[in-house]
Amino acid sequence: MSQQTASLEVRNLTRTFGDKTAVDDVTFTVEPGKMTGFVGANGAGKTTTMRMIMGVLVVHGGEVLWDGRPITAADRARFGYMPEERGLYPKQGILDQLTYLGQLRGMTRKDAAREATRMLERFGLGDRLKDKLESLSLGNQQRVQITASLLHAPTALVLDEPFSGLDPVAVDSMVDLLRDRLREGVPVLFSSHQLDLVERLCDSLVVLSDGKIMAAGTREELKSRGPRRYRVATPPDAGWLRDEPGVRVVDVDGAHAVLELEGEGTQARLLERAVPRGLTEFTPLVPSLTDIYREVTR
Ligand SMILES: Nc1ncnc2c1ncn2[C@@H]1O[C@H](COP(=O)(O)OP(=O)(O)OP(=O)(O)O)[C@@H](O)[C@H]1O
Repeated sequence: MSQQTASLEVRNLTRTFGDKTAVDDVTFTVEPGKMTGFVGANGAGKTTTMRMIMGVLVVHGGEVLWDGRPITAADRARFGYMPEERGLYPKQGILDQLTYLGQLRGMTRKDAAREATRMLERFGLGDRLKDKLESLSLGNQQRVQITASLLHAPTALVLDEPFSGLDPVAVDSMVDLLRDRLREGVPVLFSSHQLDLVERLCDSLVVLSDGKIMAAGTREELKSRGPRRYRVATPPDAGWLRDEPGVRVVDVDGAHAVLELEGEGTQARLLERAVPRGLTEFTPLVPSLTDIYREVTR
């Protein structure tokens, strides 16, 4: 397959329910071949945003763009979507319904059955093809749901909590499948409450709080924003740092302190003052995405 170059963009997207603005002027881009984590507390507006991207909910303001132009129903039909409410039938055999879904998305019956079988085998479900969905464990049902969204070689993926309820092995096999798509240039947007997973998996992050964007960008962009933190040690006591201009002490524990520095030249001046006091450590601390998330949603 040739490399895709289309990106998925939402611009000034807005949605209200009665008096409540669930999504408020939200703008971000999911770049081709990038895994973008969509995070925020319960009720932040992630599902509502994804539903508007997929055309399941009407947009009240703003727009969704695919490849730089307003998205169409035909574009959406080629996307893979894993809705929050999932959507497969519990009482139907898993291969049958995946084959049917593949056909709905334009595959031949034979291709859909072959691809579904290949993916289910990869998930260790090769011997369950004829079983009803409801007879599988929740984690295995989740594997079938993700298979449904990936079956037709989608051009973009919009996945609402795809990893919830999965054990680490299942997460890894799902991530393997997603990486195949990412390599082809497919943009992937996934929501998650599991910040450790987001940290491990995503290239970019969109943080939503109460319907508004708190931060959006690549891992590097987000990490270079905000105050820089340093770990400093001057045995036996780092308490003197509290009185230094331009220094905000985040934590002191005996000889060790964590600091944020403000203003031009503060770092050089501080080093000059710290060396005669027996400086043994001066290390920049790179924030994790989890730190960034906590900072922007504080
Ligand atoms: N159909 C609806 N009718 C009324 N209010 C709604 C509807 N759908 C969502 N909301 C409200 O919109 C806000 C955003 O909800 P949404 O489900 O998008 O959040 P979320 O970030 O996906 O949350 P979670 O992580 O819990 O799934 C919430 O206050 C929710 O109660």
